[in-house]
This record gives sequence, C-alpha cells and structure tokens, in this order.
Amino acid sequence: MLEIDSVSLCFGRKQVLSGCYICCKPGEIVGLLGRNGCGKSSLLKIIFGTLKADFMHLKVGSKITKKTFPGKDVAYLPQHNFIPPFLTVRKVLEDCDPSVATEEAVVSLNELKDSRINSLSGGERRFLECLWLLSRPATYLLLDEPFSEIAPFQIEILQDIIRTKGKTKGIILTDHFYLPLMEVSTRIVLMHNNAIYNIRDESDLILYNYIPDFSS
Ligand SMILES: Nc1ncnc2c1ncn2[C@@H]1O[C@H](COP(=O)(O)OP(=O)(O)OP(=O)(O)O)[C@@H](O)[C@H]1O
Repeated sequence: MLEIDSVSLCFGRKQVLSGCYICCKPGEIVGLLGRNGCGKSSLLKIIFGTLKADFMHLKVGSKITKKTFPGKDVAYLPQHNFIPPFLTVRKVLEDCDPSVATEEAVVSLNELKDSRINSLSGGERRFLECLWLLSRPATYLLLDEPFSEIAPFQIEILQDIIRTKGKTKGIILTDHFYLPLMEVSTRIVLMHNNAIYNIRDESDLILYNYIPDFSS
C-alpha cells in the first residue's frame, strides 16, 4: 500500500493542503477529483518528491520515506510535457512496453515515427507520454491529467491500458475529464475544503459543487 497522511503545504500565507490523506493499494485505481487549485497536483508532486511539503508522513509498502523519486516503486506523469523534445517518436516507442504500445494503440502515430517530439501536436505528444509512462514497471503510477488534450477515441485506448495495469498496480489518477476518470476508477475521492471525501456517484459530485446540477 502507498499511503500519505498529515500532508501540510503552504505557499506563502496560502494554506494549500492541511492534514490531507490518500492511499492506494495494488489492484486499485483511485480517481482523484477536485476543483482547480485545490491541491491535487501538489499532492502527487509531494508523493513523488518534486515538491516538499511542510509536513507529511509517507509510506510505500512497509517503507517510510521522504520521497519516492529516485526509486523504482513509483512512476509519475506530470501535468507538463516531460519527454525531451529532440527525441523521435520511434525512439520513445522503442522504450515502451509492447503490451502498452500495441499496434492498435500506436496506429495514430505510425506516420509520425520519424518526427521529433517537438513537432507533434499537443494531443499527440501527450498520448505518447501516457504510453511511455504506463509502460514503466513501477508498482504505483501517479497520473496527472492523462486525458487532457486527448481525443475521445484515444482516451478509450488509455482507459483500457489503465484498467489492465490497474489489475496489478496501484494507480492514482487525477483529471477534470471526470466521466472517463469515473469509468476507469475502482474508487473515487474528491478533494474539497482541505478534506478528501469518498464519492459514490455523480450525485455526490453535485452535492460538493464539483459539477453543476443539470436537472435544476
Ligand atoms: N510554485 C507555486 N507557488 C505558489 N503557489 C503555487 C505554486 N504551485 C501551486 N500553487 C498554488 O497552489 C494551489 C494548488 O495548486 P495545484 O496545482 O496543486 O492545484 P490542482 O488541484 O492540481 O489544480 P488544477 O486542477 O487547476 O490543475 C493553487 O492555488 C496554486 O496557485
């Protein structure tokens, strides 16, 4: 189990996280929702180690640790582009797991194999980054907005891969495309007012004002 608790984070005088808790075990896909700026990305960065919390308690398996990077337990898809722009698509695909970069998954990239990353569209680049990250052998995957910029057909491909990986890995996934997130998650939580609430269905998201009530 990956477990982080008592997370406290301030930027200047602004308290972003206070006493925050989240956990995830292998075989679980935790969908993390929350309004813009509530601290979802910060929480994932703190788990990975690219952002230092004012206080937190992090445990991966039986190991208490200050960060998970560098290490083999956790892989992290940041919100921003991270694959070096000078690499070619072919080079990146060569470093992907064949069970992830299947023929069906990469069909949209076939004509781009000799292109450099910096010549791809935003969605093409993001999709390739997701394939690469989902290929990592880590036990836990942190995915920050994998569906952003991605066309619906490709989102379905990513959902299938996430579902397959989620059978053996623990995945924490955050995105504002809440429907694809809800479809793929085995457990959904919402960050709201510095607390984490369990979400059963869309009516809970209306209750916490994350989505509008279209019926009213
Ligand atoms: N480096 C920084 N310096 C100052 N404030 C920051 C910094 N990084 C984040 N923040 C602030 O912390 C808050 C939480 O940011 P974070 O990116 O974690 O939110 P989020 O829930 O991921 O938002 P979104 O859904 O928009 O991606 C925001 O109000 C943001 O402005």
